[in-house]
Amino acid sequence: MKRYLILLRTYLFSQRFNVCMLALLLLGGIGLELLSPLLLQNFIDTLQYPGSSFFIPVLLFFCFTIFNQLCTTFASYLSEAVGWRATNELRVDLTLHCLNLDMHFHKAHTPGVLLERVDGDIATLSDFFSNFVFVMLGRFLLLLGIIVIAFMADWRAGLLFLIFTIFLFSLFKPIQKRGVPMFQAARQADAELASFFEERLSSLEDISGNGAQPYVMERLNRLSRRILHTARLSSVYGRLFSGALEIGAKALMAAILTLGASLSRHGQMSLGTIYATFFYTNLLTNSLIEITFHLDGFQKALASIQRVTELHSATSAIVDGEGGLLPDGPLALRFEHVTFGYAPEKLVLHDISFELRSGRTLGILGRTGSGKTTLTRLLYRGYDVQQGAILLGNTDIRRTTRAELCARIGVVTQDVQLFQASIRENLTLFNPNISDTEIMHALAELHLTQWLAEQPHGLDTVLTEGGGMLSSGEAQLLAFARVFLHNPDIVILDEASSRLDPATERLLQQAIGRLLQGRTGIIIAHHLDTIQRVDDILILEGGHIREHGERHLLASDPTSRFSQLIQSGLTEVIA
Ligand SMILES: Nc1ncnc2c1ncn2[C@@H]1O[C@H](COP(=O)(O)OP(=O)(O)OP(=O)(O)O)[C@@H](O)[C@H]1O
Repeated sequence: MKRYLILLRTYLFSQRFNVCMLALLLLGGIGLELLSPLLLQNFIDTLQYPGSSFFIPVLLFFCFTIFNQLCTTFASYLSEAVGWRATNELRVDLTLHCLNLDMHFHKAHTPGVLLERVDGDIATLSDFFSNFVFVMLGRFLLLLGIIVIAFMADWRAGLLFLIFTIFLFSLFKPIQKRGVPMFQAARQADAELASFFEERLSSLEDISGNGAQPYVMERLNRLSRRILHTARLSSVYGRLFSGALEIGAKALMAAILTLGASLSRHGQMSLGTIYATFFYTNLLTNSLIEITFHLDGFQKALASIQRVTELHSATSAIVDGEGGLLPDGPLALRFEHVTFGYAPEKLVLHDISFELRSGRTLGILGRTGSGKTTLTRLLYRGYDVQQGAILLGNTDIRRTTRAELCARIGVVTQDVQLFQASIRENLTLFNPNISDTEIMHALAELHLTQWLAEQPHGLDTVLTEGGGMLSSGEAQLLAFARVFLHNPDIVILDEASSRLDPATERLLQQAIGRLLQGRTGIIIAHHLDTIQRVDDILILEGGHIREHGERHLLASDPTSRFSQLIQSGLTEVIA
């Protein structure tokens, strides 16, 4: 319960005015609902006296009903607004939290599962905020009022109401205990299906190209069967409980009518009171049915809260340092005895030590799987080293903040992420503060003005998701422009390994040259032209440094590994 209270306090506090308004409306509505049957009681009882006015109770009953409806309508508007605002805030917080989690976490949680957490679970929670908190709280207060009034009418009627309500509430806990895992399983199955679609739809080409459709469909069938099973189980369970409640309600009505009839025969209960008590029986059972109806949503919300708080309490293995220690301008970097593995028992990099002076460019060569990309990931703290240290401008990067590193380092990967949005939005990453003039300037600096002119609608050309209409070289050109706008001091570039047409290759080479001007650069090089432009060379073999030094010195030393590679056409490492 503590978790839910913390969640409520965190996300409802900022809306305290609306919450107070809502509470007042709820209390007003409840008061009117409780008073209406008393008016009817008065009406029936005074009818027996000749000359009594029945007009006023009838008018009041009608006015109460209208006011009650007005209160309920406004309250439901407010509760929806409060619910959605609270969950929107929670969604933003959770998205930011996920973005700040380390890459180990993101490897272990597929985007589909995170999508279900950040979107699916939070949509369920919106119901929790708007319905459970306000509607259920209101219904509970109404129940309390009914029991008090029933006791005031006759203690035996009050006792019947009380026993019936306590009996049902005593069932809630065990029902909830059994129900939450069922709803949790149902939502987990939904999350797996979302994850399945996300993963398979993004690799359609590979699936159809390799004839894997039957296996994919078989897996889909298995997941669908699981969803059917878990959804059926949770919905039948919910239905069983509301069915049992309805039977209990009818039993209470029968008991109240029997009690009323017997008391009235002995002159201990008026006809009006019997009618009012019967009315309250209806009100009580309707409230209980409404509570059970929302209990279904509540059980789903409990399961969602559990998963959302789990995600919220996941901490990043990358912890920010004190920050503010990096010097201005292009940064020198140093690896000191760095050892790293994605899993501690399987090391990928072994005792790596080298230095890159500020403003120079390092070309990293090595066979596939030798650890080139891993080395660059350590630099921007995608992961932290297991042993040793990485220093930027003589500062251990563990003493910097990730925001600081992001601002100082620009990364262009082979797998450039492009969005289904205009070229402008893809370049600015949706930052509206970057003007078209700045974009055009960046494109001109990278010699991409002509390339842009060839796009059908210039900056407004809409790219398909994943940049399907661009070659890998063109996608990298866009990524260069992104980095140029970002203006970092260190550029990390994992060059596109695919063969490019000569025009794109030329553009890329010009852009790389401009991008590296006045910056420290690390290039995982796949093209001879690129290798020719770097200052230093680092050759990795099986996670060890095989060779490191200035390019022209290594090239002129016939015994060096680099010159041997050049003589062999570099086919071993840049293919
Ligand atoms: N996220 C990850 N989790 C676990 N292992 C990984 C991960 N990324 C890479 N590896 C493993 O680490 C080793 C080095 O991979 P890395 O991507 O750094 O090599 P690379 O030299 O850049 O290769 P390529 O040229 O093919 O990109 C490989 O054995 C790879 O399987």
